[in-house]
Amino acid sequence: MTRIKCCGMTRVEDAVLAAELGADAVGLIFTARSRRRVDVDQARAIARALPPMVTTVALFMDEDAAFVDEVIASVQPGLLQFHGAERDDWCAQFGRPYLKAVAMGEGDHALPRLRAFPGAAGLVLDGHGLGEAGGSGKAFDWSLTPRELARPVILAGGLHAGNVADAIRVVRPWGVDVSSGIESAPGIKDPSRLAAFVAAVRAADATHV
Ligand SMILES: O=C(O)c1ccccc1NCC(=O)[C@H](O)[C@H](O)COP(=O)(O)O
Repeated sequence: MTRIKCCGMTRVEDAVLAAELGADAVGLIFTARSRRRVDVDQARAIARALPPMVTTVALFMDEDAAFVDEVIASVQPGLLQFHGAERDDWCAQFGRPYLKAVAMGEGDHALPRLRAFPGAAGLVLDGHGLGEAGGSGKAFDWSLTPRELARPVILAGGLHAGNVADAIRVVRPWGVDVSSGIESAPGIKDPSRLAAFVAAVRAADATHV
């Protein structure tokens, strides 16, 4: 079964709906570089509203360690996600499981970075260029994804209900991560796009067993 992470949540009702529809994780973005940024109070309200067994993912991009610690203490996320130039040992200092995003926008040139995070719980392969923010809605060439990677792959970048089945067929990822493909505006999730996305993933799982 392909795990589903819905990222860039800013409203309690969107996060709860995602969980009810079957999302396994919701992402809360703390970097100032995002149009989907939440503050700690908003994030805590969203995290507390989620039912059990849905993971809260706290996402950072080159923030100070002290700020990451503050978010961990207030929000108690189940997973951290680092989206910037953070190194593996820096990500590991918080003693929490983490995902590391790798920008796949440069094609082949990105491949060495996929081996640089042995401590990560998983790698988020995203479609934007190096140094750029996520949530871009850009897909990358999925066929570049190596078959054998030491860490589980979470496929991201430009996914939506209309292309996620193809993406799953080509990459066979552990999970998929979506933001703009389920939105009506940045940070505002669209219930029908969200439902269609989850249904498309589950249909792909049933087809590609
Ligand atoms: O979504 C953002 O605004 C964002 C900004 C800065 C760093 C990361 C960000 N998002 C990370 C995610 O996990 C997104 O879900 C991922 O990039 C996929 O986004 P999309 O292409 O819009 O589906």
